[in-house]
Amino acid sequence: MEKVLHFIDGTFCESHDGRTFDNFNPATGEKIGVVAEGGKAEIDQAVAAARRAFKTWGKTSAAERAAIMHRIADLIEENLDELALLETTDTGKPLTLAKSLDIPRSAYNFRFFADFVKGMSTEAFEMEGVALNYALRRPVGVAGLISPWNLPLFLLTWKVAPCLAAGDTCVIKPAELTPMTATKLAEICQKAGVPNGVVNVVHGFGPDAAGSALTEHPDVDLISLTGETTTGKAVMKSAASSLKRLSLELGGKNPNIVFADCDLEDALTTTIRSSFVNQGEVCLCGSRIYVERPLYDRFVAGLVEKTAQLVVGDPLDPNTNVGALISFEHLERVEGFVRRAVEQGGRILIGGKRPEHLKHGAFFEPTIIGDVDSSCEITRQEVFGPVVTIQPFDTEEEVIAIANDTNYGLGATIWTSNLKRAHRVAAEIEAGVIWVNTWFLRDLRTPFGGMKQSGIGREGGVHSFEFFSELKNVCIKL
Ligand SMILES: NC(=O)c1ccc[n+]([C@@H]2O[C@H](COP(=O)([O-])OP(=O)(O)OC[C@H]3O[C@@H](n4cnc5c(N)ncnc54)[C@H](O)[C@@H]3O)[C@@H](O)[C@H]2O)c1
Ligand SMILES: O=C/C=C/C=C(\O)C(=O)O
Repeated sequence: MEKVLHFIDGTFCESHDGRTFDNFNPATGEKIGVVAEGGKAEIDQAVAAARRAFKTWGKTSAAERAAIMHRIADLIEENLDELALLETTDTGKPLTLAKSLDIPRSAYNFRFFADFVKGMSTEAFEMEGVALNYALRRPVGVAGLISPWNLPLFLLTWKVAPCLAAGDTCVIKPAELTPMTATKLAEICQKAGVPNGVVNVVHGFGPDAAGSALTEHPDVDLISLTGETTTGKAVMKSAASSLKRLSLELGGKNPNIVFADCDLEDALTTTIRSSFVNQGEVCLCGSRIYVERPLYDRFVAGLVEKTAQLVVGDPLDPNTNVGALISFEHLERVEGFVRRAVEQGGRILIGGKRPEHLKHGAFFEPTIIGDVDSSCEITRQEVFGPVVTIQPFDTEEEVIAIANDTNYGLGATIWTSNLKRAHRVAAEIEAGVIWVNTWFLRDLRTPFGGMKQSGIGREGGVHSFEFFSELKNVCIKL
């Protein structure tokens, strides 16, 4: 049985005390391996290695770093089949999705930041006849990179790539439920020529464990976390003592606003994806659907019909659209949300239960719930599963108000063929990432991140470099 190890200072290793935890495939319920369980000792060792490595890595040229990063991307692409299978076994997501989204995007994260760093410029201000100011960009130091389980390698590389491009070194703490591709990435980094200590991986849990040991560590300069809002709050607290720079990509409860003048077929097809892709376990999923009243009945009928066609099942079967949730524990959480939604007056339009023939795994039917309002728990809290609510609305002002009536502010989608309305509504919605007539279409140069309790800071393009590097101004008297 596979043992997933830490990677510290260029060596794959167990924990000092030999501790491990079990790893399960949520689609079968089977134990698939054991994972080295790190704690403070392993984090200390990894941070020390990253600090030593920073002395030289931080001085390499952007071109050298970019060349290594392109080799990492090449190796990810060469190992696509193996990486996709590891991701599917760990998460329960369809293999077709891991092959078409998770792994290709992971390779692209490295290519994108490798190319981007070579074209970076800084600012200069001339005080005519008096002085010339220019800014120099420098790496910060050691970064703690903490990733979630839903898009394990995709979201981890979204942090590792800009970190390496900027000249920082890192200690990675992958989600405990999905450790496998992080250790595989370490292997790839080593093969690609990343020097020892530049990338370290320590497996383990979050609170009072490897995660908090990393966020509390006095010699870690930056923490980039993608995870739940409650985790973001805990991390912020523990990082305060050493005043670490933080990037927090947190949860969402994203509105999907459908106006009656939209292209119905397009809106329906994409809404199926924005509701249920990756079992709804994407922070950007449009979990609150609002439809303008004249279109409401037709939209609901169309959405229910398309949802009924989704194949829930074996993630390895190429016909599967919806795989297993991340764990049985999460499945019970999702079921609890649905049960309470019904208790609060919600009506299940389709789904709402575990499929009869798939009880061996953590499967849940794609679910649409109507007859809810903004007072229901289901419209306020992030479910992070294949569950959406749907409500009618009458006016633009009304839907803007309901869409914004949330503590979250990550994403939003607007469906309309009225260009002026699209601009108007986009300007009013309180979310960091807004799509009009599309969803999850990503240009990695654009700012990505959440407002309100969905996070702090932006990633992508120059914004990632703002986080992973220091700017210092040089003022020269003329
Ligand atoms: N905004 C985004 O870009 C984005 C992207 C993906 C997922 N998410 C969010 O992530 C959540 C799902 O992922 P998850 O369940 O893995 O999140 P999580 O917050 O439970 O865990 C994320 C990571 O943080 C670690 N962690 C937990 N508590 C910690 C602590 N006290 N100190 C240090 N580390 C700690 C975990 O071990 C894990 O590696 C959802 O809320 C989802 O919306 C956000
Ligand atoms: O589950 C969350 C998805 C996040 C996506 C990104 O961070 C991205 O596309 O860069």
